[in-house]
Amino acid sequence: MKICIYGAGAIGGYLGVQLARAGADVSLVARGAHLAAMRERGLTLLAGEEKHTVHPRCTDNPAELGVQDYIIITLKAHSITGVIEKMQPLLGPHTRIVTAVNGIPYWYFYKHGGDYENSTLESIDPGGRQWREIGAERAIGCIVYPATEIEAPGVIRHVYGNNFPLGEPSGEITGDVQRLADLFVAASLKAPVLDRIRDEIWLKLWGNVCFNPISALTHATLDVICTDPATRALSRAIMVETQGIAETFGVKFRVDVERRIEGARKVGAHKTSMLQDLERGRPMEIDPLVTVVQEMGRLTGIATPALDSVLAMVTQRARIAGLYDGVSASTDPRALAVA
Ligand SMILES: NC(=O)C1=CN([C@@H]2O[C@H](COP(=O)(O)OP(=O)(O)OC[C@H]3O[C@@H](n4cnc5c(N)ncnc54)[C@H](OP(=O)(O)O)[C@@H]3O)[C@@H](O)[C@H]2O)C=CC1
Ligand SMILES: CC(C)(CO)C(=O)C(=O)O
Repeated sequence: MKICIYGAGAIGGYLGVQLARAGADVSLVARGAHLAAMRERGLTLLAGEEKHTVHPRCTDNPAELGVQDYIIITLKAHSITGVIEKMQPLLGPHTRIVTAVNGIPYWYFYKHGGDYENSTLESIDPGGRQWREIGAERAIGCIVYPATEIEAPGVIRHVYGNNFPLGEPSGEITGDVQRLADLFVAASLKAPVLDRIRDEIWLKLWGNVCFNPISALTHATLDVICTDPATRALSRAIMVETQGIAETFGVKFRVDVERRIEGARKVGAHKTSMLQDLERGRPMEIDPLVTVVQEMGRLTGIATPALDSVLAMVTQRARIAGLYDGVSASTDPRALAVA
């Protein structure tokens, strides 16, 4: 079973070490100093007191790797469109694409049913290129619950968690998704196979849509955002808007807003990935986590005034820092019309 991890940074590197330790035939696509370090010294995972180094194939040229059984995409979601062409040599008739990213994935409306079946979302998949050229029919959903960081080139620091729920867009428990889950479990990861993967996508996104932009705007950690009455109330307002949109698409939330906020508070003095990206001068994942919820609100006719305000500000913050060049609330006349 040939597995390629495309964008083997913090999360992909963690997966890569664990899969390689389990004996999987895994290749990593990466770039820059991180790639050079992995080629020279291998890829090291630091997890508590444990240290593991593996030496999988590493490249910035996917054409060297040939057709894969599974491609696990662990790029920042806004980078996916940019690699469509380079990904083509990895794709065979049976290749499955696992979207191990935060936010709404390009395949969201594949096998969704209802009025939006086969729709694409402009904020995450401009022109529907991911849907057509990577293939919605290849997709397996994946939620990323762990937190990890690139501590130095070639070195991944595990912070917490090992849970990567998986699921087919159709909800079927196919051989493909079960084989992948079995491999993850052999690699000391949790990988429950879900028959309603979209519910879990929104449960994770529920936090990202509010905590990430609020943290980038305030530089507050999760515990502070969830404790301070004003930022907690703003988070709640965005979550309520988001819940209304998701439920219109048939999503069921298994916890309520207060419990979700409490869960995030208990994570502690953690900087969200969007704040970390701002501080490190890396492009911010605004469209897959925030703009897309606004776009889905527009589709359903649900107003998102709290989200619109925060999105307008975080987009401007990111632009000023030179870390955003996407479509946003502040340039989208539909957003201005409703907000
Ligand atoms: N890290 C975490 O704790 C968590 C992350 N997530 C989600 O997981 C996803 C991945 O995040 P994360 O692992 O943190 O991101 P990283 O930026 O650490 O990893 C992505 C990697 O892909 C590389 N890359 C980007 N473009 C290319 C390219 N064209 N060719 C080859 N390599 C490329 C990046 O290199 P470069 O640095 O040069 O851009 C980087 O090393 C995101 O959606 C994130 O929101 C979810 C939960 C927690
Ligand atoms: C902080 C957390 C866990 C939820 O918002 C996250 O997923 C992120 O930082 O991107």
